[in-house]
Amino acid sequence: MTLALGCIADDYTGASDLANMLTRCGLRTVQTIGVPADSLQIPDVDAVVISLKSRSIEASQAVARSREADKWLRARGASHVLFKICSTFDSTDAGNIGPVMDALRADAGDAIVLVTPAFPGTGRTVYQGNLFVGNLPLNESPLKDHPLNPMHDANLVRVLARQSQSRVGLVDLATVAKGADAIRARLAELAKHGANAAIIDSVFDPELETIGEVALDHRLSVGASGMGLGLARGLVASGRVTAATASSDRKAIGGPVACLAGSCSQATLAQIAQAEKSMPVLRLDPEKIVKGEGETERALGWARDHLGKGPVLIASSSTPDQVSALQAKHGRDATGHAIEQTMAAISEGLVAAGLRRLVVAGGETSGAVVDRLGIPAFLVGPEIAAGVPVLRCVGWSKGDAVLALKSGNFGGPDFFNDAIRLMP
Ligand SMILES: Nc1ncnc2c1ncn2[C@@H]1O[C@H](COP(=O)(O)OP(=O)(O)OP(=O)(O)O)[C@@H](O)[C@H]1O
Ligand SMILES: O=C(O)[C@@H](O)C(=O)CO
Repeated sequence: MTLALGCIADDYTGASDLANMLTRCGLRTVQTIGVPADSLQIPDVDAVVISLKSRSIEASQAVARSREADKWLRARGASHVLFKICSTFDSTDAGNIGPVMDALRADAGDAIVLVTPAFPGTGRTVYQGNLFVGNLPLNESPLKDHPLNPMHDANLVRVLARQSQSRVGLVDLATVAKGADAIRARLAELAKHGANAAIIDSVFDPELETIGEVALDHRLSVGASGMGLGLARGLVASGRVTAATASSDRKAIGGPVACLAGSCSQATLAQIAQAEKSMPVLRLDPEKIVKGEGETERALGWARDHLGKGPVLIASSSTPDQVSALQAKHGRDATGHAIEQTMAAISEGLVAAGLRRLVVAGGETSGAVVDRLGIPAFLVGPEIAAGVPVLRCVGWSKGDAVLALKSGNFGGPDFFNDAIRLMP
């Protein structure tokens, strides 16, 4: 297998978002969980997206894991690697976007790396280096209340410079609009003045195609699924990849289906409220989870009573005020970890009871669940919503199963029912 494109994603839902985009753009793609073991049989594909859980861990560990993934991809012929970050640039002043980018750029030997989280399909655009979520600057969007990495600055040149050793420049929209050669000239100018990274503006998909074409001159790029779109279309347009059509394999799995929500994003809170109108919803008590007071057993008992009758949803999610209050009492990391591990334990209990269709909301939550279930890889199926595909397990010891891993902010109001409809 010679890969046309290698990708390293800093969380699992982000990885499936990217794998979905690459597949829709004609690249045969597999998503692996961590660096694949030698024993994993990977089908012949154009792109591999290695999912890490490195967004919110200590920076040096994120760097080490990303470098290991990069080595695996390069050894399989990937001449270009995309480091997939969140379209809302989720990070802190300690990292991990900057430190991972610095290390991968040094390994790749590139003078400068293009960076953009733009993903117009989900309303993420970058103008004059400022990231917008819909019509709001990042720091006024719901991301200001994120439980793990609240975002308080929309200016990505500043945000990235604070967490990186690199000098960071800007390629503005006016330059992007002039085309690939103007971008190349601007990058050369920035590099001459000592910049090693450049935030690049993008508002619409055609700009991302131009950006992808230029990015392919380099060995590394950093971005979200918009950058994935640009790279994939660039690979197809240049003839390096022959476009494939997305698989239409929809073999039914059957049996019970459950949803788990650990995301506290505004979008997920609204989706849970909507689901309450059509399926039984169990709201876990986050305080009891953190104190270790038997919420897993309660959830599994409740699920046993309801699963035979139709889909169910189990949620830990609460409002920003409630999240802050709980974190103030027990600490941010301890709270997040306890809740993630409870969701993982619930998923394990559901699978032990025979469940093979599972929808999970939240990146960290999905990471904890998929790790606990020991699923090694996924193939991309139909698209449920922008950035969220149905995933079919590959090489799982428990056999065939389908999952959907939803980034917190993604999906329409009736996301849980939308997902279930596409997971027969
Ligand atoms: N009620 C709660 N109070 C405090 N923290 C919570 C609560 N429910 C869930 N959490 C924690 O909040 C974090 C949510 O992160 P997660 O990545 O799962 O969702 P998200 O950030 O909305 O999704 P994404 O990263 O895909 O945008 C997790 O660590 C989770 O355990
Ligand atoms: O880019 C995005 O917004 C998502 O794929 C994601 O990474 C959210 O966790």
